[in-house]
Amino acid sequence: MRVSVIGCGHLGAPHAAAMAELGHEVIGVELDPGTVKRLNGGRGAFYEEGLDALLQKHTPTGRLRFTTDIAEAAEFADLHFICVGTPLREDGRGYDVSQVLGAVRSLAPLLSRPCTVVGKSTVTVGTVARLQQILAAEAPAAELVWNPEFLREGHAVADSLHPDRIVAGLASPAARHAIEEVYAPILARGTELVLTDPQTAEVLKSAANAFLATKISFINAIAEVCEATGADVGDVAYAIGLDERIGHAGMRPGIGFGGGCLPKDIAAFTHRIDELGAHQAAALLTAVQDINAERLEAAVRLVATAHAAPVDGARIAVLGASFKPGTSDVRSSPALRLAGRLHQDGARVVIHDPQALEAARARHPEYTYAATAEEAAAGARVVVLGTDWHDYTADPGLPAALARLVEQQVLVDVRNAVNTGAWTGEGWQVWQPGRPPRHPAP
Ligand SMILES: NC(=O)C1=CN([C@@H]2O[C@H](COP(=O)(O)OP(=O)(O)OC[C@H]3O[C@@H](n4cnc5c(N)ncnc54)[C@H](O)[C@@H]3O)[C@@H](O)[C@H]2O)C=CC1
Ligand SMILES: O=C(O)[C@H]1O[C@H](OP(=O)(O)OP(=O)(O)OC[C@H]2O[C@@H](n3ccc(=O)[nH]c3=O)[C@H](O)[C@@H]2O)[C@H](O)[C@@H](O)[C@@H]1O
Repeated sequence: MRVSVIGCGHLGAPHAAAMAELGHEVIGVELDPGTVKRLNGGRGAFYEEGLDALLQKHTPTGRLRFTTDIAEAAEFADLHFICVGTPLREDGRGYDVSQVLGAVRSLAPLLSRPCTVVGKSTVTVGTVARLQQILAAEAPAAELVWNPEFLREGHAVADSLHPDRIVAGLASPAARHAIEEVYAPILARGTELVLTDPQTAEVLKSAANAFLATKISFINAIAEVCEATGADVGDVAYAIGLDERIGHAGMRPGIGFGGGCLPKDIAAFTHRIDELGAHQAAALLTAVQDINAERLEAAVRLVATAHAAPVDGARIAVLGASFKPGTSDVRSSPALRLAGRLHQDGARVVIHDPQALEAARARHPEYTYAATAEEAAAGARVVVLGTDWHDYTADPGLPAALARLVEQQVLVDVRNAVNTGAWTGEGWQVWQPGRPPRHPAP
């Protein structure tokens, strides 16, 4: 099938590559010419595990190509995925859906033959109805489908090729046929296709992210209880997660959720549902956000407690800048926010990240960065594990290597991610949210 992917950012670039991998002929449309050039050269504009390998497999054959010209995509493809951004409005009151409206407004007049427009961006409840109006007026032969995306950054390629389910909000047999065709290789493996109406598809995407955020805030609220009682949230999360109705996935306590999606999606959804009169749901999600904000404050306090003195003037190494491992995305990164708070409090913060240094430096040129974890840790009085990259959590030599360089062996693992025994065994004190501190064996 010939498909286009409009908007080639964190969602669109992996989606375009995955569509090529599924056997389609794909044209990606992106406003930024620099990104188009890099993608055509086989490199993403950001680090995402597995993305460059697929780009390098499919761009040389011409099966996957990128352009800034939407008319080329309109001419070429029979199905158009809309993957443009929906940032939070500047006043925080809902999404700014102007990229989605803009993309569909520029595409619609160019659609002269029957085709399918498939929305994947996460939008305010009610946006699909506005897009239906635009298409009805400008491109009556086009069918609109709402096909929300559930991929996680760091797993974007794998999630695109092996999703848990495909959701399609649609209203006609022709639209259903197009979706079944474009996802045929995935559906053939038995992946469930959930068919619904476009408005329900819109709401269920926001509900999915709201649940994921609620699960994280729930266990973080229990971390607060553990801090107040001296209990251990690690044991609590493990034991309750053995109940299969609860499960372990997505329930790691720590510094709270960040990224380009959960924080803005929960904020926008909360605002919109409150406006629509769903006040109880809005109150629940407001609490989820309040708990999340408080975990950053708790992490700042934990560093001060672990340091046992004001951080003013102290050198602090922050390992990790991206909002999670597997990506160079630093949007709403908890690690960088914590680094920023410590910097504000007068600490001499030095940040390392295996993939996100360039992105972090571009966003926060005021901080100091190091090319290696060792360089960041040299002379540090506290080492903060801010992002749970395997480079930090699965390197058996790291505790000993850093021990030789620091001024004081204090690790604050705000992700609850390290094997504490491996660090205490090398003489480190380990401090984690919601857990009693671990000290080295005497
Ligand atoms: N990042 C993620 O993991 C996921 C994102 N989403 C949703 O997908 C949407 C996109 O998110 P991201 O990819 O993270 O945003 P992003 O900001 O990384 O990418 C959006 C891209 O669209 C481009 N763009 C904007 N208008 C355009 C136009 N008219 N023509 C061509 N390109 C255009 C921008 O230049 C940008 O590169 C959002 O609604 C987000 O909530 C959904 C699931 C996962
Ligand atoms: O709509 C979206 O854009 C996407 O948002 C999230 O994906 P993502 O933001 O990539 O990352 P998550 O893995 O959900 O992590 C979000 C944040 O929560 C944190 N987190 C995650 C899991 C956990 O147990 N504890 C925890 O603190 C992560 O470190 C990260 O900062 C959802 O997981 C995706 O299903 C969804 O498609």
